[in-house]
Amino acid sequence: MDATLTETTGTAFQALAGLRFSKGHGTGNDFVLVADPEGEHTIDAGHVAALCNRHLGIGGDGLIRAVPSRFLPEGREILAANPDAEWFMDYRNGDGSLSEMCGNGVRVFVHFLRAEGLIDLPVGGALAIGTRGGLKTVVRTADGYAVDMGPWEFIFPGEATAKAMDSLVTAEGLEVPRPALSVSMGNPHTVVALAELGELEATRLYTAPAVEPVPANGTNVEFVVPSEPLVLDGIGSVTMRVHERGVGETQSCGTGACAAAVAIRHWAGAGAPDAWRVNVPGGVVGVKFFAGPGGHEHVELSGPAVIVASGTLS
Ligand SMILES: N[C@@H](CCC[C@H](N)C(=O)O)C(=O)O
Repeated sequence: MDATLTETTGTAFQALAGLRFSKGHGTGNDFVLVADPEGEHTIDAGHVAALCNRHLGIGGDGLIRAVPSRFLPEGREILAANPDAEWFMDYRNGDGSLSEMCGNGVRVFVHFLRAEGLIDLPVGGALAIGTRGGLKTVVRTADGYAVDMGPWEFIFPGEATAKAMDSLVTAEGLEVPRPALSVSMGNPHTVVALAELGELEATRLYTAPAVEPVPANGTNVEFVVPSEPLVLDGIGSVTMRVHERGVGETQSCGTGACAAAVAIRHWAGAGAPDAWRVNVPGGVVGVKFFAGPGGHEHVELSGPAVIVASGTLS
């Protein structure tokens, strides 16, 4: 173990001693969660990396601070147009970097607010929350949460429409670079088409795949294999593994699942369904496309959220 890392992690834990936290996950995508109702905790990138370290810290793919929107400039901007968005999901990747959005995280965030007694949300109820990717509305369902993730976009629209592929991705375990399509869900994704599950298993994700051209702020990379049959009872199905920006391979990625469904539906062409089941190592999430406000197509992500433990940093 790197002695400097051990030391900096120790220093971070000292700085945060006494802070209450929970640990939760959505289909195995796991997070350290901290409630900050008075907006008084400074949890910087180094603190996040220490808390999310799987050997020296609590361990997690990312950290979520639940803070009233009024305490953050990004939150105040959202509040100005949406006074209902009382809570803000302050999300960071496990390496401490910021991301615009986290689809699994947003479900776990709302579940955490309920578990902490900070909100009351009956089944069928909707909650508006602020994120760096804008306002999101989360509905509590019978078995989890469904989130309006907003509109999707191609990152390289000209290429995507003309050729259906806009990038090449190289990863360990795959002999040749593979064609891919880059999709924004607020955060960037590059979806790589593989032919069969054997290829998905052979792909090594200990190191980041190389993407060419890489989107401006880096990208999360999803490797997908269409199910056979692709569509059953009107629902499309795909299996996915993901290498996340700022994290590494994770058990699931909600925004990645949405991007995967966008890409697969685009490749499948006319007649492809609007409802998809995305199988990830940590479980299954649902993705649906629907007509949103202003003529933009929106994406809904649904799935479970679990809190596994709570404690106090010593
Ligand atoms: N796991 C998340 C995505 C988290 C952010 C991502 N690593 C990025 O940097 O954009 C999800 O469930 O969407």
